[in-house]
Amino acid sequence: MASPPRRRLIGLSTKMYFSLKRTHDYTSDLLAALKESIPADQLSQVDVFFIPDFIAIVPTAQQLQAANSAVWLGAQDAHWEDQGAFTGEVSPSVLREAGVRIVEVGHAERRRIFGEDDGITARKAAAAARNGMVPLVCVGEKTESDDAGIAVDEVRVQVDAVMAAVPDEAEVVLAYEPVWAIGASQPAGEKHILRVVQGLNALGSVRKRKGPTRVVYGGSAGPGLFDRLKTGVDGLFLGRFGHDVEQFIRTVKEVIVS
Ligand SMILES: O=C[C@H](O)COP(=O)(O)O
Repeated sequence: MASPPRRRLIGLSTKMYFSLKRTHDYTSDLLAALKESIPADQLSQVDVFFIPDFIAIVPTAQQLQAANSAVWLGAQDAHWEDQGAFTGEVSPSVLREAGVRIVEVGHAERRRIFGEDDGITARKAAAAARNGMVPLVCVGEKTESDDAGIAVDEVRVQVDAVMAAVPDEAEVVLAYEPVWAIGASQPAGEKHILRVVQGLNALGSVRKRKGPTRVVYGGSAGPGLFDRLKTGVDGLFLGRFGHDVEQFIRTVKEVIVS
């Protein structure tokens, strides 16, 4: 028997691209556009998340709260401990206190530039879940190949490490982001994405979980993509191609109606 479709999810991370003012203006424009151009009954069918940089989290939370918005506030990372002598780090419990609902862990840039491995990513995912937030776990193969099986083998190790650390009932979102498709001119091909995501959903560590697990695609995602992924992917995670509010809204609409 086919499983029922899962609630879709779409979001954006500003990485380190925006000034404080730009994040403020983007948030205002986004909230206005969501209200004006998407009927409330349609918008309520999807989860939308927005992940600014750490400094912008508190003012963004205030903007979302003032607008009584259902948009999920996200963080781009979190430490694995809640408090202590960890100079320069950001506590997951403080993020929760600030209104964060989803925490990105294991992004390819964290892994490549900051040396974070599967063990660290797993501890961070567990810390997010422990503090009542949803870990948004980024996984993906490093090298482009036509063979989706090779990608699934590489990604399996990343996923298994996280699933072993996160409580079985906790909600998890996996962001499948092939490393070679991040910061590129176009996303990975739809056949490849669909095959890898199918392989990911079939992993024992994913299939046997009690808690909800959704899988979104990221890596040069933007308008025009989701219609080609709708049969097998639960949503999208945007970077650069969501920097323009209109483009992001167009993509949100596509995720709702496709
Ligand atoms: O966090 C988002 C992803 O890394 C995708 O970024 P990008 O769309 O700019 O390639």
